[in-house]
Amino acid sequence: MSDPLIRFSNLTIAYDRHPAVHHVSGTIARGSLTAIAGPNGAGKSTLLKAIMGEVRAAEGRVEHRLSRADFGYLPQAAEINRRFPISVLDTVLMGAWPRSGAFRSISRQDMQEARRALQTVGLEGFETRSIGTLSAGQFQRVLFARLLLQDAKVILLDEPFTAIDARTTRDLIELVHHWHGDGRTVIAVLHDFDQVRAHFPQTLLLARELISWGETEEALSPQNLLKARAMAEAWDEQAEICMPERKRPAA
Ligand SMILES: Nc1ncnc2c1ncn2[C@@H]1O[C@H](COP(=O)(O)OP(=O)(O)OP(=O)(O)O)[C@@H](O)[C@H]1O
Repeated sequence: MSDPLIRFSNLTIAYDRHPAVHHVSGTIARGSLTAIAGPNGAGKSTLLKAIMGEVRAAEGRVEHRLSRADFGYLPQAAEINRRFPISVLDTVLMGAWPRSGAFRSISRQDMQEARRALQTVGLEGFETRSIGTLSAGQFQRVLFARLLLQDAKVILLDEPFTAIDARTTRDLIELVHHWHGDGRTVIAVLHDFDQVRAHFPQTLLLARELISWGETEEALSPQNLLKARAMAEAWDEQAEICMPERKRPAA
């Protein structure tokens, strides 16, 4: 039987009372490799942030016994400021912070591991380059090297292969399989259904509400995809979260 690591119980998350994730329940098993798929604005990134405790539940909850340091998180490219003048090696070394703290001096071992991580992602020789000078694919490799150094139990990837060339995507998918083979739990937000079908055994299909969750082929059945699309077309961005009976004001 699978070993539940993260449990959603009737999870609802709202921004300014407008629901982004609505009544989601289910569990992510330890060591599983799960894709979160769904239309734009479906709440996928919000769900990842909820797992890490970065957004608060309006209703229900996320349960696990993990701390923030147990999560390795790759944000969407759009959320990262690449103008910051920092070298490739220093960016990778930030992966050591969750275990060592930001103000501890860098050990020789951290340095060796960071260089090894850069070799693993094919960026040996890029150590002193400023991150602002890298291509999108090279920068994504740097962020994966940082995750390698972090050595987290649970890896959360938000659109890791968007706008990335085919060769880099292939190399990074190999790393994802390597993490999964190591027994880590990997959860990735993805748009490309072919990639999901080829590489992710489990899928959670979200359209603010949960459409399906389970074996990928079944979760992404034509009926489920149609349902997700219909939900997305019917969204009312101004809708309020539904309040449970007991919280509704008396008429
Ligand atoms: N910080 C925020 N403040 C207000 N609304 C937000 C915030 N973050 C997300 N939202 C809204 O919540 C909804 C879900 O957003 P989210 O980014 O989780 O969706 P997504 O499925 O990851 O979308 P995409 O595939 O386009 O990245 C959207 O309507 C979005 O505009």
